Amino acid sequence: MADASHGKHERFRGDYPIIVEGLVNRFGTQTVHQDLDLRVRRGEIIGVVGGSGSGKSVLMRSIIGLQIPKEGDIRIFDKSITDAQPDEVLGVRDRWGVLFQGGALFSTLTVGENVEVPLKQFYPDISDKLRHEIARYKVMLTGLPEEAVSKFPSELSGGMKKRAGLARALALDPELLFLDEPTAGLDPIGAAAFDRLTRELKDTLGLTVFLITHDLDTLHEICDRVAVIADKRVIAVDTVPNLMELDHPWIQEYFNGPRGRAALTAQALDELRQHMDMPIAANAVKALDKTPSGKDKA
Ligand SMILES: Nc1ncnc2c1ncn2[C@@H]1O[C@H](COP(=O)(O)OP(=O)(O)OP(=O)(O)O)[C@@H](O)[C@H]1O
Repeated sequence: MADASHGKHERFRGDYPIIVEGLVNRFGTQTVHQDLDLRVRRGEIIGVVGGSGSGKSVLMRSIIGLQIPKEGDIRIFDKSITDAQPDEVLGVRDRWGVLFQGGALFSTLTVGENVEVPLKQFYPDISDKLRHEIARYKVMLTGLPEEAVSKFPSELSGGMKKRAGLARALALDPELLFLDEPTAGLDPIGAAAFDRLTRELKDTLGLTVFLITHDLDTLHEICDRVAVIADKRVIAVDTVPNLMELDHPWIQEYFNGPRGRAALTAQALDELRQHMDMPIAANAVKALDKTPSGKDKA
């Protein structure tokens, strides 16, 4: 499937690497999306939230070409993937990486071999030695120890599996990174560490990140904007503070309910702790620490 043109593209310099317009997805009589629009800005981490079954994963699958929409247009790097021929689609497919829920690692391959899979697919001509080297580098980039390269997924903790999945998603130096509930199943400390890693990688590698999550801490800590899916479409895209001002029942319940407030308090504490030399911050931390918040997960 790969051809000689791979690797020759320029990085995308436009404002919106992902544009979804008038998207309709239906399964039988069930309409999941009706006239859904979304524009993702280059260089942002966009969080995607919505109730269970609201169509977050179907949206992601539509954008990466795994779900053929009934109607609508999806443009990646200004190329329509909904009209495109398979080969044209392939021309953008090596420019994104995906971390599916649960990591989706091949259990019979080591971590290093898992990372090598997309390299073999898209760059079949590179030497074994170089491919092993690239895989090793990607594994270490995600904060895993070097020994993890030769381990099998079953030998890794949940958090390590996510990092290994992330290493594979980064194998081709993508411009877009899709993460489907990356912190689900991690303990709060592991989740916070994964959030930091996502932010650092985004900043260092200049990624645009599409991140499906239920994790309010993640939304508060690392998302530049959040898209809310309800009523079969994206009803709002904005920063968390701006979304909290909106008068929509689901948004109010989600962001201003007890868990939303707890996440907000946790974030405020994190920020204040960076200014403990200032008495006003130190006093505020003392007061806030007494409120029952912590790293409560959604
Ligand atoms: N291949 C499919 N065939 C039939 N129905 C599907 C298919 N994929 C998704 N659906 C349905 O589409 C709806 C949206 O599913 P989706 O997985 O996108 O929800 P979600 O917002 O990601 O939910 P959750 O937060 O629970 O993961 C659900 O009702 C689901 O059952």
